[in-house]
Amino acid sequence: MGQGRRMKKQGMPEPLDESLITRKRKDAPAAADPERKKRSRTAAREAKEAKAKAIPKTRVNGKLVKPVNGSKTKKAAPPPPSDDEDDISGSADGIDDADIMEDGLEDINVTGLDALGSASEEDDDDEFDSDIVDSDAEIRKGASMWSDDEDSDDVEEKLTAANIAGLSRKLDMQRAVEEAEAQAELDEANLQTNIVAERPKILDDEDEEGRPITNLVNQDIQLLRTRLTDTIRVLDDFKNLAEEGRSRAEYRASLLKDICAYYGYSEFLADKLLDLFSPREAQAFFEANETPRPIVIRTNTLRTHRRELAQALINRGVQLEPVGKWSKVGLQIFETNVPLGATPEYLSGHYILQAASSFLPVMALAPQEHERVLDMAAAPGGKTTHLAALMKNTGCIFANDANKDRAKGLIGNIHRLGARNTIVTHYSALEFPRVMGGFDRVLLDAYVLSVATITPGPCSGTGVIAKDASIKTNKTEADFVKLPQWVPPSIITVVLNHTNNNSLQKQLILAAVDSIDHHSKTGGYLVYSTCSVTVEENEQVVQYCLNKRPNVKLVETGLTFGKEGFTNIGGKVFHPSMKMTRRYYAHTFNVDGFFVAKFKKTGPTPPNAVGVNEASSTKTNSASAKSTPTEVEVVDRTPIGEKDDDDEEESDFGGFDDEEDQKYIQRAQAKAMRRKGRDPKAIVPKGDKSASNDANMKASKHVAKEKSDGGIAKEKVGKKEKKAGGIEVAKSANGVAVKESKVESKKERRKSGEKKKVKAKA
Ligand SMILES: C[S@@+](CC[C@H](N)C(=O)[O-])C[C@H]1O[C@@H](n2cnc3c(N)ncnc32)[C@H](O)[C@@H]1O
Repeated sequence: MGQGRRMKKQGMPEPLDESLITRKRKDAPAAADPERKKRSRTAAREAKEAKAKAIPKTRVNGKLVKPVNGSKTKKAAPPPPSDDEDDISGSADGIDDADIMEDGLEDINVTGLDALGSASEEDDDDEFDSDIVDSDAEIRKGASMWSDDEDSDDVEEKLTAANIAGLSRKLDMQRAVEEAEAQAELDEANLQTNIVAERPKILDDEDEEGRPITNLVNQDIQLLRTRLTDTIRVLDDFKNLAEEGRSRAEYRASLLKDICAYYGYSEFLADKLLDLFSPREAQAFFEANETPRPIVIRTNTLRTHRRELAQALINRGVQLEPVGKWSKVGLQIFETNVPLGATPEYLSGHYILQAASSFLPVMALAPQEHERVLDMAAAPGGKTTHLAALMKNTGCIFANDANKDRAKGLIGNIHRLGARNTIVTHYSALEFPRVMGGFDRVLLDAYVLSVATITPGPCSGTGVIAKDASIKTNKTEADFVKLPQWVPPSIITVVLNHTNNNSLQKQLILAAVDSIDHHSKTGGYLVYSTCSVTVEENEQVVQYCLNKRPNVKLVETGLTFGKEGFTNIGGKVFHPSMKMTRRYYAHTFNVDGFFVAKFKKTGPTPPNAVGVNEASSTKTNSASAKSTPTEVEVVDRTPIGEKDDDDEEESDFGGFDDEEDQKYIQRAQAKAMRRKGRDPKAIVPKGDKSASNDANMKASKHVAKEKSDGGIAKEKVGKKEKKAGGIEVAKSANGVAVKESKVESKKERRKSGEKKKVKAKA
């Protein structure tokens, strides 16, 4: 970790080596304050050492040189604005997420040594290791850098001389830094060896005024750092290194305070994150959050090939290389002289700026061509457009987002990237599947709004602290209690009416499950992802879903790297299959913190299962749900704003026109007769040729209309779509219809009666 993280290859696990962690990027004071004589010898020694390390020297070409930036890392780039240029709406809602890269990419500061990775990458024996493309030789080979999506056409697939020259120049500099770092680490290791027999004095330390050293303030940054490192050493080897009579809890409390002071976290959040890791790994995690992840772009394969895109950008002076063998579309940017959000290639939709971690849920969902896919929280569309590319613009994607402004950005990206199989809708995802169901695959990329402030924000964002340092301090316990709640302003009242113990995020995952067609021949999958690392937003939500929906099970994500989800942490025990979920951290894979779980829907939701909108009223535990013998799915599909027959007032969707319906039905009947050759002369009644009772067509029409109205594309899905989209008629196990959904309106019943009559006549 440390400097030059942008330049590291994606997915490269970092060894959890304390010596690496100690290269703190904050400027350390050069020497210990002579006044503080009472401080521990350890602390004084550390401070001295830091001074010596501040300008590490190394031999390059036989000369003793000071590497640029030395082992001090450049100050992390200022937190980027919340939205990236992909969100072309420039929405001012303060939203940030893992998909979003910084604005102002012309300011990318990845030059020289700063931009180079540390020396440690190849040492890690993580499963991901085999994917690493890291050596000089490989880079110089040029063509072999590109993964198997590109055939080996000699000329085209070679990097330009300029790119090679640039890369090798960087590699030379990288070697210099590596040597310097290796020397510094060696020095440090020697130091550690000499003091290993000593029990560091940590808890007893007092400053000259007799204050416990735990009250060190930020100015004492190096002493703080030293003690932090010592505390971790003690916790690692408590028996041999702890002071007599001291408990682990005391050391942990001291560590927590130091982490808060050193890295600037709120105690609440630091405590929560500390719980996820061993103390040593926690430090690596906090350290990695100090540096932004590398800039990555995703090639839009609907418009170009990665090799061609790379060549075009190289010609513009961009230094880049493939993100890693795990992705066939990602390119990591080392250095650029052109604003990546304004190149002709960008404007032509050849790529999108997207964090590498955002590729993962889409890869896990693995949509197939011709499927029907729902992206429940889609803006600004990084994942939607990736889905469209994987589906080669076939089938149909419903890209939904509750935030109107962000949905505009979503539409912009869909157009720019040329996704033509996508319909944008504007609902709270909570309202699915009442809006529409029967999807082959559903992506739920979780997002949270704070109820207290009614301010939009990313989930907890604990996975993207490197992008938004404010997360370190602005999360309180209350936020986490609320966190698993997705609260678009439009349904804020619903939120407030919800009982405390039923979070909306949990409701949404149920809505996602119920939107899936378990009969899907090709799919039947849900991927749930968050840009957070907390258990509350991940395993706990997944477990809730497993409890409330016995008709789903976790399956392998198919992702080739990632840490297993927790099955047991902090007294919480989760289903053993939780191992199949995947966690991502910056310090292990150099991607933003992320979580991915993949479910397979195996059958209909039982009638006594907690429904999307009745969770608070129906108490169903998993045991009772599991014992349900029947095969009946009960999903409340009451259309939003549905009115009773007697109510003359029209709904949002304009009500129904039975006469018009008749016209469509007759047309369809006649067409069918002609098509089947039963009555080639059947007269097709005149009418709107574009009319179709296909749900997708109607939704498209609505979208188009809305667009032409200048408003956001909002899919108008009413009873007709709901019906065409497949009102699920509850069926017994043998497939005989036994009971229609309770919520089917009188009007629908009447209409279906009429249709039957027409059919009989025909
Ligand atoms: C993490 S972002 C999604 C990023 C997107 N999947 C992508 O890859 O570009 C979360 C999105 O969820 C939306 N959102 C928040 N609450 C929602 C809700 N209840 N229903 C649907 N969308 C919601 C936000 O407006 C935001 O755009």
